[in-house]
Amino acid sequence: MARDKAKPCELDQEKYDADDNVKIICLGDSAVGKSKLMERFLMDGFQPQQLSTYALTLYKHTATVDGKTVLVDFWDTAGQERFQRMHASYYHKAHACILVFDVQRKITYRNLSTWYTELREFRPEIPCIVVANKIDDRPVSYLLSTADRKMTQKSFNFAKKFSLPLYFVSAADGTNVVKLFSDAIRLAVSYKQNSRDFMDEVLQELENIDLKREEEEEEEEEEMPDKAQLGRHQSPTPS
Ligand SMILES: Nc1nc2c(ncn2[C@@H]2O[C@H](COP(=O)(O)OP(=O)(O)OP(=O)(O)O)[C@@H](O)[C@H]2O)c(=O)[nH]1
Ligand SMILES: [Mg+2]
Repeated sequence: MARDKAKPCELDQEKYDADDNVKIICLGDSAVGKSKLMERFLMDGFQPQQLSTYALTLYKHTATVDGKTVLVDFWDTAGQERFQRMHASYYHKAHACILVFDVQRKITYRNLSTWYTELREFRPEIPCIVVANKIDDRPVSYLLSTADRKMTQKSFNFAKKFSLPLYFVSAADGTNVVKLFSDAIRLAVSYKQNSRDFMDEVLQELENIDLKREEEEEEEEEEMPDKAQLGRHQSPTPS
């Protein structure tokens, strides 16, 4: 019992102490390893079974950036063909994006441009990291270790074309996973602190208007009974 009680308190305390709150989304075709990457980072584990994500999964994580506590929401969803495109709310107020492809399946690399176009429709400015996953798979490890650099760079030119950072990772053996997520969190925090993103400003403005309206309505409600009373007292009495 005492244990159950302690949990929400701990969470509240984290929220109370947190300096910042960021949202990081993950995009890419089905089975590129989006969920496995999160699993590796958050649980430091990897279960190789094939399980596609059916609905949205939200992982909450607490990180420390420059001595400050940051609450991170990682959003994971299925990149399957059955979802022609992501719902707008998936992108809403995201501060960074991790865009994943599978080094063993060319089609997942070709589809990056579709994902990227959609991302930029909703979030024109947020930092985006391109991730080449599954480098533990034998043929690619071989390709990378024999250092046929020209060939590797040519085949993964997408990131260069859009000036995006490219990370070679493996959810299976953990290569570069911590670095990827730590950098994504750092970029998200820095974006949130420094961005002059037009859409963010519009959204903030709308929120302020809503808050103002709510406050005004509350004030009006408070004033109403007085007005009614005033009306009754001042009604002209027949002389
Ligand atoms: N060898 C290897 N296999 C991986 C790696 N990452 C993921 N996989 C495998 O790839 C398959 C798909 O991984 P998921 O993480 O479920 O892929 P996803 O992108 O979340 O797929 P959806 O939820 O359908 O969008 C699983 O069978 C994993 O075991 C990796 O780094 N190396
Ligand atoms: Mg998944």
